[in-house]
Amino acid sequence: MRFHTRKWVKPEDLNPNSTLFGGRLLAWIDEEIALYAIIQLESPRIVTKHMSEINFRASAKQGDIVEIGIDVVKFGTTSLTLMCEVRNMMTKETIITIDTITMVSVGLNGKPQAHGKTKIEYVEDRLKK
Ligand SMILES: CC(=O)SCCNC(=O)CCNC(=O)[C@H](O)C(C)(C)COP(=O)(O)OP(=O)(O)OC[C@H]1O[C@@H](n2cnc3c(N)ncnc32)[C@H](O)[C@@H]1OP(=O)(O)O
Repeated sequence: MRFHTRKWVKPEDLNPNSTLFGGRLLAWIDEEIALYAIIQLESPRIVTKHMSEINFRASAKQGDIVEIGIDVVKFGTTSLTLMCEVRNMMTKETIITIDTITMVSVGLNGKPQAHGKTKIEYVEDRLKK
């Protein structure tokens, strides 16, 4: 799994219990996954279709740094299924794992559209073309 992004937990990210607000973390994950899918599928029209069970296993507090990791589970015809793990870099604990997040490529009409991709591509390789 590649960990692409780190986030610094700030006061505005906390819940009333003074730990990282779950909704904030899910928003970070959704954006990170969407960016990953947009880059992989080379289309700006990607929507989140489905997330498997979300299990908060640990938390983070103000000042902690969390990192978001993503891996590809499978390329479908119109979809890309990813998995995600978020770790607390201070405590080394896993905060959350999501086994499958399915993103769907849509056309201008908002309906699923085949993306034509079958494997991970690295941006550096595209630049060499
Ligand atoms: C980044 C964001 O925040 S986006 C905002 C939040 N998301 C949204 O607003 C999306 C709202 N949903 C929709 O517009 C529609 O449901 C769509 C366009 C995503 C999909 O339309 P559907 O008619 O359900 O699609 P359809 O049944 O043809 O399936 C499309 C793909 O999704 C997959 N899929 C559909 N339902 C599920 C599901 N419950 N779980 C996993 N994958 C699914 C299908 O297997 C298919 O993949 P494939 O083509 O690779 O085989």
